Amino acid sequence: MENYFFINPKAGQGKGIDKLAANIEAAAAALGMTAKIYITKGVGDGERKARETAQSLDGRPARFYACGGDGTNNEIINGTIGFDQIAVGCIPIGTGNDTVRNFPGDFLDIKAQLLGTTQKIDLIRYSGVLNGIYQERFCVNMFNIGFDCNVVELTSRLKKKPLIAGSMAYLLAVMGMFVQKKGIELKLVEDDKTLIDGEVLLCAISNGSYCGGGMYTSPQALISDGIFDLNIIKDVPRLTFLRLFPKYKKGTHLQVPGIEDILTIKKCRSLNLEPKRDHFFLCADGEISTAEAIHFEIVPRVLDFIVPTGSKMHKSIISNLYTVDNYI
Ligand SMILES: Nc1ncnc2c1ncn2[C@@H]1O[C@H](COP(=O)(O)OP(=O)(O)OP(=O)(O)O)[C@@H](O)[C@H]1O
Repeated sequence: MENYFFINPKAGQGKGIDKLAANIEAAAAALGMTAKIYITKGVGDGERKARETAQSLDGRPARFYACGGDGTNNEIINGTIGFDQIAVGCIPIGTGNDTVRNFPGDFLDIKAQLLGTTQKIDLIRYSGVLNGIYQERFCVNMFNIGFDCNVVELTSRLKKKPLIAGSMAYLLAVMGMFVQKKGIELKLVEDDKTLIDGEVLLCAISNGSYCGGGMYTSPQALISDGIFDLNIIKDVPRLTFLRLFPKYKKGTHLQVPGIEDILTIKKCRSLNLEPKRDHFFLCADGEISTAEAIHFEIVPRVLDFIVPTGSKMHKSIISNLYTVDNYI
């Protein structure tokens, strides 16, 4: 079995990249395995190289490891779609690393990764005009739309300004968006049924449970249940937002009495999202695009995801915590 490691040198501010390459080589040598390392050159290069490498394998099985955060993992998954003999793993050296939080285990242990088993997981296929071009892509963890996506978008603009570092940019963006309380006006349609038509604070379409670097916002989601979970938070007063935000972050919001007046949750297999304005910001696995009308569809158990030895799915107990009353 061939093992390929695609390292994003900019993930997680680029710390420890040299050490990672050396660790990969040492772990593979100790296990008598081969490991090929590729350092990505820019946005989209990991996806391009993964596709090119997959084609060159001519059907031979291989393991592709995305070494980076959620964005790199998303690129390697999109690059290998349709190559069923390739399993994808993630060495989480990014900032948020939310996808691997859906599994227990030490994803930084390279030996455990090389010896790991694979587990079938779902992906969400989404299609529509993204950044001005019609595209069909796949998301593994979560889509964020509205407030939290606007925070990520403003953070990336602020980070480009002199003297504003990453965490300061994030804080300023949260404060700026909180003052504006900027959500989104949208229409969500499942089959022929309109679920939402109007202003909401945020909308998340979740395959996994975590976003924003460990915020446990969709505890009801399971990455291999053949379904995705919708969270829609209404345009709430600022005080309510402040009161509930820490609970939303910790994943304890579903137990708050009266939460159904603010939060709508629903399990779906497909969904259409139409913005009220000409386009909106869509955050898919932490990466932002401008989007027009988008169709989302679950593709059950389509990806062989590598879990390090010692890892098991751990979410079945948690999925019993939500109350059915909260559902549309
Ligand atoms: N050589 C490179 N130079 C600049 N950007 C790169 C390079 N290689 C990959 N990228 C891009 O870096 C972006 C961020 O990567 P990634 O999301 O993996 O890290 P992160 O932002 O630190 O982590 P997370 O998304 O988990 O918070 C991705 O859009 C990816 O395409």
